[in-house]
Amino acid sequence: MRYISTRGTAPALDFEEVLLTGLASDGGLYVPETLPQFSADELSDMAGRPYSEVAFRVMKPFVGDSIDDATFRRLIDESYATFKHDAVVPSVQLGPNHYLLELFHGPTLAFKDVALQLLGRLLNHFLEKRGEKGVIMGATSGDTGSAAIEGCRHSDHLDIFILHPHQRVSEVQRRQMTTVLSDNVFNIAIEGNFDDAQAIVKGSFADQDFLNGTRLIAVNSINWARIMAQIVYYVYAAVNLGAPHREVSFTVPSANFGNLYAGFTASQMGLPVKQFVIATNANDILHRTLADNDFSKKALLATLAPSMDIVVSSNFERLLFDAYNRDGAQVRALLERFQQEPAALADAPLSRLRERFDSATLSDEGIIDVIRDAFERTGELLDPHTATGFYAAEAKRWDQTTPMVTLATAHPAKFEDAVVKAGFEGAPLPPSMADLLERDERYEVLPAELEAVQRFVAEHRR
Ligand SMILES: Cc1ncc(COP(=O)(O)O)c(C=O)c1O
Ligand SMILES: N[C@@H](CCOP(=O)(O)O)C(=O)O
Repeated sequence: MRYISTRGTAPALDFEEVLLTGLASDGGLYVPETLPQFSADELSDMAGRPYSEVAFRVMKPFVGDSIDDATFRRLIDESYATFKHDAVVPSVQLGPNHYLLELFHGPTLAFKDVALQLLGRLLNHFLEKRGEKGVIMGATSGDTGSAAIEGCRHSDHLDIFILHPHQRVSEVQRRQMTTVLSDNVFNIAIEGNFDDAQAIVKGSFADQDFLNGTRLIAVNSINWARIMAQIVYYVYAAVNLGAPHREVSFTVPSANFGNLYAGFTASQMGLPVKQFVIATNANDILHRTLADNDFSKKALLATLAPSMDIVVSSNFERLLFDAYNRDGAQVRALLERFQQEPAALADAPLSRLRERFDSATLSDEGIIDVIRDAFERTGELLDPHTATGFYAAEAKRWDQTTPMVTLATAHPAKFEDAVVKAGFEGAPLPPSMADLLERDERYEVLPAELEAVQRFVAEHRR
């Protein structure tokens, strides 16, 4: 399998190289040159299989021969043994033909664990094989950070630097990161927002001199391996609801768009998906683009669903690449325009997207109402991100006969603020985190400046 850049000019790489890098050298994101295709028989045969088996079958074509089957299976098994539910990502039924896919049973209680448990093990495997060390730089609006730390901290080959927006993540999210006091883990609170943090990380990939030749590795969903591991749960959920003999629809709380892009990729590989619904909080650029062709930046708002407080959505670039029939030059031109001024998609790519996607946005007041209403009607206490999905799924589904799967992206215990505002006492943390609020913390507050962060990384890496 070869991987090419969405901007069309960077050299093609193999899986190992793509895993161990970040942005492509032309500023684009890597995607497979051609996607593997599932036959109907292959899909049918995955129904009822354990999650790890489905994961191996779905991901094997992406890794090719870069890793032997026995080792790959072991890393997959170890990754999903850390989840607290035997089904790894169980479903519950919310209403007629409406299902909730619970992606939060991993060690840090958000969907990020699904990919980052495996990513950490894959990185360790390849760096060990090469006898190399790597520096991870990641930006988080709250969930990727702890999942990356949890997935990578046991590797002697990795130093991990995670940037979060100072005072803009929940207390539980911050503590899940800052109470990990391992020598190779460094948390940086940026005096800015998530977009600032992500821009610093991307800027560091563009200019890596500050690392004097040490490899810089991405754990955000710019890393293709994140997308690859997330494709699995779409397949797992759909085949257990009757695919390929029956179409399935998905609603996804979205921001940096890695989650939904994984689902879209699954559909491009032959999974019969009728509709994707993009759910956003008040940071609604994805919704505005799809509904009104308004691809313009607005000031980033702090909302009750802080993990989706993102304006510049990395993986939307991958979707645009497909919508523009993989024309990297057009994608580059559009994204350069977007950085400077309000932009719009051309008619044909926008129509292509509207054939498969719908979208909805939910304000903070709406999130509070939906958490309350969903609990009354279903008995499920939703986290504020999942609440945007629950709302969008009900508001925008095209038909009632196709099963709708709403992705539950985080556990409500991470977001006490929203849950309490909705009239609940809060959800208890699991026993392993019962003393989280008493643990010692360590983090550095830095200005949102590339040089200040690079200096900190250069001085502290081991
Ligand atoms: C809990 C939660 N829900 C939804 C999202 C949005 O996912 P994505 O960025 O993949 O669109 C995130 C993070 O981005 C998140 O942490
Ligand atoms: N919501 C994310 C933001 C980063 O997204 P990623 O999927 O690109 O890592 C977070 O919680 O950090």
